[in-house]
Amino acid sequence: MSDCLYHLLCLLIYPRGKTSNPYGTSKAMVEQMLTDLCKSDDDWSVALLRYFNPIGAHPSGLIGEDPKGIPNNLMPFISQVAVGKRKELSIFGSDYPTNDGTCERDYLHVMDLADGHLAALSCLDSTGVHIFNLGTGKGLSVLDMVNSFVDVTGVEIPYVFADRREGDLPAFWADASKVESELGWKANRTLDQMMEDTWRWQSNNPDGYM
Ligand SMILES: O=c1ccn([C@@H]2O[C@H](COP(=O)(O)OP(=O)(O)O[C@H]3O[C@H](CO)[C@@H](O)[C@H](O)[C@H]3O)[C@@H](O)[C@H]2O)c(=O)[nH]1
Repeated sequence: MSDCLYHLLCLLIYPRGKTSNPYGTSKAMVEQMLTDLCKSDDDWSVALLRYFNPIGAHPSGLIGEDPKGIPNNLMPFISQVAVGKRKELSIFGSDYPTNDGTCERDYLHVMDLADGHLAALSCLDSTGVHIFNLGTGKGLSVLDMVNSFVDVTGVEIPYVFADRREGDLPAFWADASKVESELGWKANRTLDQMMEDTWRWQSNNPDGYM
C-alpha cells in the first residue's frame, strides 16, 4: 500500500480525537482540556507535543530506560534479551500489510525528543494552542529494529513470532513537516545512534537503577 493511501485511510478511520484504546483516550482528553483552557482564557500559551516512539538513552550511559517488571515496549524488551534478562523476544504479528509483515512505527532518539522540547519553548511567546508531532517521519518495522540492534551491537536477539497484540495498528509515523518549518526542529540522530546508546545504557546497567 502506498504511503499516501495509507495516510488517507488512517485519517478516515482515526480522525482527530477518535481513539482506539483508553491510553489514547487519556492523551486526547488532556489535549482537549488544555485546548479548552486556552479558549476560556486568552492569556494561556500551550504546546501540545505528540511523541511518536522515543528510544535510546543519554550518550553518557548514565541515564536510560528502566521499566518496572516485564517491559511492554519493544526497545527495552530487545535490550533486556541482549543483556540476558529475557530468553527471547516475542514479535507480535507477522502478517500485517507491511513490507515484512511486522508493525511499523516512527522511532526517534530520546535526545532528539528532549531537543524538541527546547525548540517548543519559543512558540510559547505567543498565546493559544500550538500542536507539533515529534517523530522522524519514517516508519521502521519490528524486524528492522531487531536487525539494526544486532548489526550495531553484534549481540544476537533470539525471537519468535507470536499472535498480534490487541490494539496495535499496522503502521504509523509522524508528519513532522510543521515542527520543522515553524520551530526548525528535526530528528537528527541516526538509528545506529539509537541502538548504540540503548546498548551502552543497558550493558552498563543490566539491573537498571540499582
Ligand atoms: O515485546 C514486544 C513489544 C512490542 N512489539 C511490537 O513493537 C511495536 C512497538 O511497540 P511499543 O514499543 O510497545 O510501542 P507502541 O505500542 O507503538 O507505542 C507505545 O509505546 C511508545 C513508546 O513508549 C509510546 O510512545 C506510545 O505512546 C505507546 O502507545 C509494536 O508493533 C508492537 O507490537 C513486539 O513485537 N514485541
